[in-house]
Amino acid sequence: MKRRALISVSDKTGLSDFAKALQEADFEVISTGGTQRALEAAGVRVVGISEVTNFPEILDGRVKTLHPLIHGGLLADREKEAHRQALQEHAIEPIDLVVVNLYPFKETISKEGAEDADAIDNIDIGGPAMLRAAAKNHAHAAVVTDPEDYPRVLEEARNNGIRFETRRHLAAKAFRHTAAYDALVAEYMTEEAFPETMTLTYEKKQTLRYGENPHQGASFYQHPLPADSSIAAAKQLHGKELSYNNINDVNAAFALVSEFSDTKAAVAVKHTNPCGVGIANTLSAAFEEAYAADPVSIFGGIVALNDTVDADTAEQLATIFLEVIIAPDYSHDALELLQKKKNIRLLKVDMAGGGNVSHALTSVSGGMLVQEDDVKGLADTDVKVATKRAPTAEEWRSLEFAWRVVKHVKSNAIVLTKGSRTVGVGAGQMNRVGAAEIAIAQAQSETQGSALGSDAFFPMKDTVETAMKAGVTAVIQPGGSKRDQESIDAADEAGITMVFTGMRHFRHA
Ligand SMILES: NC(=O)c1ncn([C@@H]2O[C@H](COP(=O)(O)O)[C@@H](O)[C@H]2O)c1NC=O
Repeated sequence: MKRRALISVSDKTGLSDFAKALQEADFEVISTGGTQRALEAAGVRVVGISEVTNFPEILDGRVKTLHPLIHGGLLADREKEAHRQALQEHAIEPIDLVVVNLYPFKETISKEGAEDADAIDNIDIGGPAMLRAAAKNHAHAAVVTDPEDYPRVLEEARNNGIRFETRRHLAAKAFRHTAAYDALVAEYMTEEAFPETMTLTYEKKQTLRYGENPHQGASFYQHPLPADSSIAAAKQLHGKELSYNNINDVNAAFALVSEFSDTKAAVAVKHTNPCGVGIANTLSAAFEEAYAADPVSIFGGIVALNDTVDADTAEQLATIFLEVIIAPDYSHDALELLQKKKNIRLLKVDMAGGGNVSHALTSVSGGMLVQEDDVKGLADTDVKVATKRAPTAEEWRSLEFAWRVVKHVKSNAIVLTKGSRTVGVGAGQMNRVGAAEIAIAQAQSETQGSALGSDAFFPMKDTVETAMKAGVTAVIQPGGSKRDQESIDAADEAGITMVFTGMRHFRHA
């Protein structure tokens, strides 16, 4: 008996050659309107869907393959006598191969000014129904959703028939295809931030050589429609493939440098924590500050810059070993210069959107924590001076700077700033005074006259006392501890000015 293939595709890549070859392999080809026209134009003999169903395509194509003569042929378990009888009784012929890809919903909603009515029209119903039916019945039918699978399917179809392993593999792929499709439709229509089920979909962008360590497998998945201002949309202009750790670090550096839309900024990151941050009127001066902040840790680090890299900045960058540079663009000369360095990776990304994510996800065993991204800054807080002495204008600048940086440092976090650079960063400590001690030790003599930012409140006065001994003159912290008064008194005694933001910036992952 002739085998039957039902082909109904929106993406017509490689279609004619595939259908021709199926026909040569003795398949009868059944198709829906547009696919039929494309195939006939390419010289393929096609049985129209309406000839099989004895029913016209109606409602602008909303109903064309949704018919028992199609779905009976897709779903019949040929091992079962009752199913065989039902096919005979209703004159249904089995279908052996389904080739379907769906209405371009993603492409439709990604168009500028896309209309909701257009999006709704592009929700495919008949296609997923056929894919799911054939995938369920993969014991008998093969289902193809991806033109990349045409050669393998063809080769097997020409020889001993499509193997069970292949059909099973294709069935799982078809269910992933429809699930991903529906997830995007659901995301498009969902208004709640935390709905009763979280049906996210991501597409593989890149298989990574390994994960955080060489014994861990890893891949980079991206949202189907990543924002222009995102790591997933960044363009690599030069250098080796990005590693898992590179991507993670670049993400951290990008988020931090995006805090400084009002000035030129340079950020150096190691293991997702900033080791140096500089701000200035020119990019090269900002990088100079970031470098001077910690000339040791920057080695092998990731640098993010928030403006076009010019030749001056490139020259400075080229003097040290860096893993990755990320910037909104590079001048011709800067690119030429940096491309001479074989081991550096250069990324270009639109920084206008700030690299925020709509949801921050953290996997835990058996589940996932989901939270909104921490997008708030000092402007969203009600800053209050807690001490007798208010900060000077210069101290306010340093405090604000410290507050922007400390938000991006792993908790417990203390950041010391002076003028336009960080001078000490204490990251990821189990107690706050320990983080302060690390920042102070790193800053050495630069602690004199510096400002201190803390991501969360001081549970006791020891951090203020430590800061005082080191010569810190200004402190910014959320406040809110039961023992705030002890810290305020200690600050007043030392002549330190301290401001409370009322908002903390814990960062654990
Ligand atoms: N309604 C139906 O019965 C139906 N059957 C198949 N489709 C889709 O129609 C598209 C192909 O249409 P055409 O061959 O007319 O270009 C495919 O993306 C296929 O998934 C349908 N359309 C959407 O729901």
